[in-house]
Amino acid sequence: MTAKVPVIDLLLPEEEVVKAIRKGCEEIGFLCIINHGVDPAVVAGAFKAMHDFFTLPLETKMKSKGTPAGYMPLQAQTLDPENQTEPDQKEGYGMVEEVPAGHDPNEFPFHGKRVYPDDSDVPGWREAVMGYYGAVRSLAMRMLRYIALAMEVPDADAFIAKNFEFPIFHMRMLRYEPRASNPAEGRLAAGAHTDWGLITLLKTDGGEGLQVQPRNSSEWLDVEEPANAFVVNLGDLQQRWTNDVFTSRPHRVMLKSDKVRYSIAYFCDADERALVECLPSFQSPSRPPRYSPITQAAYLAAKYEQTIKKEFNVVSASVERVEESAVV
Ligand SMILES: O=C(O)CCC(=O)C(=O)O
Ligand SMILES: [Fe+2]
Repeated sequence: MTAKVPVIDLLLPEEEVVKAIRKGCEEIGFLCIINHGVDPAVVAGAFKAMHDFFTLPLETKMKSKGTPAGYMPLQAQTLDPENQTEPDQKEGYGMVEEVPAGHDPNEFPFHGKRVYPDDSDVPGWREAVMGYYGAVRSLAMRMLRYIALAMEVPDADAFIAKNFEFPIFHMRMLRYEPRASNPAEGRLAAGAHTDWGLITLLKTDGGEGLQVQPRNSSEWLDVEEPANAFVVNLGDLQQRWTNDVFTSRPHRVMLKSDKVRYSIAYFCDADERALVECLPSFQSPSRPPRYSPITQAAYLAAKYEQTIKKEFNVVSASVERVEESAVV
């Protein structure tokens, strides 16, 4: 079965876009956006660059090893350790925001030094990938504003300035092994998970695979996207900010046949230092905050620790531990 994911045309007047986004955020937590302004040629260039890199010999790819910036080989991540018998069947390549100039890198553990493959191994890779990164970064900033308006914060610009001065934008290019998944045996291309930040802008190769579990359901539904769309899904911090009114839904990649899949996830998270706590407009005496406040960095560090093999997890050890607990 297919999920009913709302398709939102970004050429509509802002008020209508915001209203549709709010409805989608409350009902399913997944949206598709069209007429988003990212040039299809830029997208095609990034997918070609990604293909060129992932088809290199492993030892060449390992020269760029690292997380969140750089190459992460197969077997490095298990998104649903409780239910998977094998790690995710994927390899990835991460691109991050650099540590803001003049700031202490320890304050920004999820920013970092970008890693690029040698140009001689993949000519033109850097221009193509960074062209895409920049285009989607602009779209992300635009989406942040829509989301802030959808949350009806009193001053959207002030909300963004406070929480997204140096956002954690983490783009991860992904290649999934051409191997059919078998959820009953605990084998998935990507295990069931929710995303961890605010929103994710996902570009896929258009092939099957992405599934979502809607609110109040245990069913897994296929996410269908129109041509040239981005799939946008909400992350956990969005849900915490809105006291569960907006929803961060579990999703997974389930390959039904032995067909390779490529995608690019662009994770948009708040500034490491942002304290994520229930916004006043989403609480009342009868609906008190459901989660304790937590910084973006602490939340992300705990998730890295739970899902990424130790030898690939270079960031979360440096982040102060905070007990992550629901209030109710
Ligand atoms: O590749 C996909 O379609 C989904 C990827 C995803 O959900 C993730 O990496 O968080
Ligand atoms: Fe995800």
